[in-house]
Amino acid sequence: MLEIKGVKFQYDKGKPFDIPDFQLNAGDQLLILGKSGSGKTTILNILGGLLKPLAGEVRLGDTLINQLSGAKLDKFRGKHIGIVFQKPHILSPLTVEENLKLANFFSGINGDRNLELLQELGIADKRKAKVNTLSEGEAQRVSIARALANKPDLILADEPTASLDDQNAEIVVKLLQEQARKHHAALIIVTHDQRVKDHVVNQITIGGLS
Ligand SMILES: Nc1ncnc2c1ncn2[C@@H]1O[C@H](COP(=O)(O)OP(=O)(O)OP(=O)(O)O)[C@@H](O)[C@H]1O
Repeated sequence: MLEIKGVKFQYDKGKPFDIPDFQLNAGDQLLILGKSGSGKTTILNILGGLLKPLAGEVRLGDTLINQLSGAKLDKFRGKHIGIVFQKPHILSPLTVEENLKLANFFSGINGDRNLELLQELGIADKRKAKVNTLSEGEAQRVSIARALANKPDLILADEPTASLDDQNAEIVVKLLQEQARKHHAALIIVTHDQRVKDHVVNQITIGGLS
């Protein structure tokens, strides 16, 4: 379902990155570990089509993501890929509900799943609250809900536990896993957080040991 082959990347004047080849099926989970600066966010952005590799293939289903661009890429991403960013990309003056509706709007998918999702993530009672009134953990859940609102085939999470205490870190990882399992999505978590290591069996480490 997701296949990465021969992917190479380099920022202007930066050192080149070789991304290891791997394949994931629907429902599979992968942890990409690496210390700070090893290229975890870079990989995630390549997988999500936010950065174009210099060479190689990023295939999701029958689509070569690295060959899409512009509106086609945006539409494909909106429909098939949910990204939980390191810093929540949610609009804080809007309510929780409005943030989800915005995600629905941009990908042209109706919001029939929004309430259920908020209930599953334990923040349904906050749906009318403005995001800037939420705690960090709650805001993180909104950003997970937003990433999942469009029933993605692939969920990408960048350091989803970085700012959370042990208890909430475990809750967030389990929520991501539960959601991925329930909706047969592939899940990739990139992190340097050693606490996540015990939760995902399938792991690769980039840039040497973390
Ligand atoms: N836009 C950019 N232009 C040039 N170099 C960049 C850019 N973004 C990242 N880099 C460099 O690429 C390398 C990898 O960065 P990246 O953010 O992917 O690492 P990371 O493993 O996610 O780090 P962290 O765990 O600290 O978030 C770093 O050396 C970084 O300085």
